[in-house]
Amino acid sequence: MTDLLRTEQLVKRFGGLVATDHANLVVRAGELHALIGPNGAGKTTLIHQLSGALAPSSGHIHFDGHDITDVAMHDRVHRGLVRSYQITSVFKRLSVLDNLALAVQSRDGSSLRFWRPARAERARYEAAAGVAERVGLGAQLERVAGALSHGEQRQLEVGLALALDPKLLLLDEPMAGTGPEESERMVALLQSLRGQVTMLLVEHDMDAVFRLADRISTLVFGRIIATGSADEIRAHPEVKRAYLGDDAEETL
Ligand SMILES: Nc1ncnc2c1ncn2[C@@H]1O[C@H](COP(=O)(O)OP(=O)(O)OP(=O)(O)O)[C@@H](O)[C@H]1O
Repeated sequence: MTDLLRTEQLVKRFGGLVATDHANLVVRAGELHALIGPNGAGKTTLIHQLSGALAPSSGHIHFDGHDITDVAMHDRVHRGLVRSYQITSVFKRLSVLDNLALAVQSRDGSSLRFWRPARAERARYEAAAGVAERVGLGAQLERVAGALSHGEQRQLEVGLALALDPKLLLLDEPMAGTGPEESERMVALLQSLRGQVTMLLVEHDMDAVFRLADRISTLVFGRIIATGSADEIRAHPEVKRAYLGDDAEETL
């Protein structure tokens, strides 16, 4: 498998605090890679540097064969590096279909320019309906987004990111605030996307992480201390110590 994303000695300092400490993260093409770590380990800070929302203090980010460390956020999206949006970016008064059509438009704005407007619009709505189907909202096309359940809104967020046709989807806590049934639906959705898109998942729900991930990287105090399969991470002494303390008898 080839590396789709690679960070090289990435560092982010906030004043005296080193939030990302020479992190070397590798996401291979096609895998579902999870990033875990205790509270304050630096997961969000790392994701923000990958999406381009935060500039690293030093180090490099390579994506799809290019050094993108200095590439602007919107340019990263065009290159296929897309972060799932937070709920605030869903237009709550628009329908599921309109929300997705707007996302498709932002991707295809230029490629459909030469089509007649009516045809371009039809193509966008067809693409949007296809994305709704992929994220399990095919039966809710006309529903106003604000009337969806919390879990369905998270499915729509994943859809908004998918509509941009990503090579790598950065998923920032897609199960946060969802109940058990909704979490289960999100797990099934991410399972169904496996093989279609490479994913980097930050998630506190360890049960979901260990079921879904092909590989897991563990971040502690801004450093990647281990990368491996679920079994390798479960058995890793440093990971156990980071999560459970020195006298940990339990397993993850
Ligand atoms: N803008 C900022 N300015 C100063 N310090 C920050 C800033 N953002 C994050 N930090 C600090 O950087 C460290 C890493 O925070 P970050 O939010 O990335 O961790 P996290 O692993 O995502 O945590 P959680 O699991 O609780 O969401 C923390 O000590 C945090 O207080």
